[in-house]
Amino acid sequence: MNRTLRVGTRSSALAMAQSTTVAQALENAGYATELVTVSTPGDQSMAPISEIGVGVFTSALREALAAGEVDVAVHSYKDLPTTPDPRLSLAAVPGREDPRDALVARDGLTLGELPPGSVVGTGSPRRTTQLEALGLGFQVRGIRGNVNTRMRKVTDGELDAVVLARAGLARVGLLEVITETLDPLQMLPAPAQGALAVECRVDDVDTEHLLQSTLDNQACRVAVAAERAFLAALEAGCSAPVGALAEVVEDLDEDGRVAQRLFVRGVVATDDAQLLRASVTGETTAAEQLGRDLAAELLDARAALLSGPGQ
Ligand SMILES: NCc1[nH]cc(CCC(=O)O)c1CC(=O)O
Repeated sequence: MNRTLRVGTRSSALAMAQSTTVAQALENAGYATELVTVSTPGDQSMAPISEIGVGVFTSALREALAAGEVDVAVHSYKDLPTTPDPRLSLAAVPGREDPRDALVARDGLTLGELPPGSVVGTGSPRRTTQLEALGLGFQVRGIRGNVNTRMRKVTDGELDAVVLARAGLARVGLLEVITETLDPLQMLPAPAQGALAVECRVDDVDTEHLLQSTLDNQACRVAVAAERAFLAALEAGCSAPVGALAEVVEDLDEDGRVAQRLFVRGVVATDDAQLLRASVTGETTAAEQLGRDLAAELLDARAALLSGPGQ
């Protein structure tokens, strides 16, 4: 391949950091690249994501890729809708940043140190329900905007804290503002948080192959596949907030031997903001099935709850 690869990116600092990492890895492997900025409605509107819809950050980039304006699209994987785009191929899932959420609080405080009544900002129903379920008496307030806008609300004293993806802060070089990285037991991240999705056109097999061979990380792909299958199965059954985290761990297999296994945890909120949690462990080769099994378990638990005791 001796053409220059046009790498499509959104213009935000986070998106630029992500696409630069990908372009750099391709350059290091000996390919010429060029970043092409694509503006999306998600960057132009400050309305809540729940109103402007899933895919708001990714669809314009996907259109530019399908139309041949760029050759490669780099997305935050968690922003991609679960329905596949038949025109595109998910050529690579590179190594993931730490997928956990992070707290940025005034005066260096941790969650446990924030007094009851503290005002905590997040625009995500997943983070809101999990924050409220901690029972610490926080007032959760909806916010939007890029990382800097959100953090400024803490420095300005408008909020006591905000919750953000640790990965986003890591990518823009702001890890030092984090006052606590939240344990997945308190706050399960969004499915695929911290991971990138690198796409090309489905008929561009040269690019597909080179993205796969230079960028793809198998362990990360497997973990994210489980989380996304979990999300897709739940989306089919309800529209509630969902969190998930899949990790490759050393565990005993069915024959009692130590092996690499996939440990998947999931959470879904009920309509009255109760949280249902479950986990499964299984073969790394059965990632998507594990995600679907986990979803089925939680949908059953939800159905049992809805039908009420004694029925
Ligand atoms: N929804 C916006 C978005 N999409 C990806 C990230 C962070 C990077 C990532 O999770 O990979 C963020 C910001 C956030 O959730 O704080």
